[in-house]
Amino acid sequence: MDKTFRIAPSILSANFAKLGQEIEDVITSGTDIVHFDVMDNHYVPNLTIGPLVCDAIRETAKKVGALIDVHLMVKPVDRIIPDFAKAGANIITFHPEASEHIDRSLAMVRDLGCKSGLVFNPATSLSYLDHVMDKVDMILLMSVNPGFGGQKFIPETLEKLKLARARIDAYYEKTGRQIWLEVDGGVNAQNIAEIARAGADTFVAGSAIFGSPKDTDANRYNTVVSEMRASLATVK
Ligand SMILES: O=C(CO)[C@@H](O)[C@H](O)COP(=O)(O)O
Repeated sequence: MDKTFRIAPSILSANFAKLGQEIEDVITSGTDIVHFDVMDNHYVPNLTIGPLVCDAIRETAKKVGALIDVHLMVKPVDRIIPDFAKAGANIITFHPEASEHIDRSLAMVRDLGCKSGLVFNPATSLSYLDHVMDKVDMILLMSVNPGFGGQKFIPETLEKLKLARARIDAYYEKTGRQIWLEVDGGVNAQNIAEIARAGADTFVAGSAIFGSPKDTDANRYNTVVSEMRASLATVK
């Protein structure tokens, strides 16, 4: 099984006045995926960005070789999925509570040519996976309650990650198909290794990366991303 670790900066904490440059800088500093948080002020108490912004960054993401990972915190979810597929999303994840028909929403994402994923809030049961593993490419565990960047990592997530990892490994044994396990919320250079040991392979980090102090390096994200990579290297 592939043990690659991927870092996915959440652009929620980026400087939106220069988003293209921020994405170039953060990806070329050694990260992999643009994590794109969509909040609707209904499913979560905050309002962020939509398909227009996704479309605006797609060329930049392509240029630096990054996937766009759209995390929909939107209810209902089906109406907006095609718009993000058209706008260049590579991965689309949504919360099971935000879909009337989870199986149908997952199939819709795949039919539109994207990788599909389910997102679990801290108190949401992994049992939503029971009958849809074949339709999921990524499982995202929230390690904060969704809605805002800059919150503290909820430590109970570590046990939940182990449970999700066990499901993914058992599924891999059976089918040979790999499912990514992403974690999101309060991830930083200090806790990333412990989170990896619990089973995550893909790490969303917003404030820890974009809020990192400016250093003398031309690319201000090199230092924090190198710290994260060095911590992850201790896990392998
Ligand atoms: O989806 C969310 C919050 O709902 C996250 O993607 C946060 O934006 C991550 O930010 P940090 O906790 O890393 O600052």
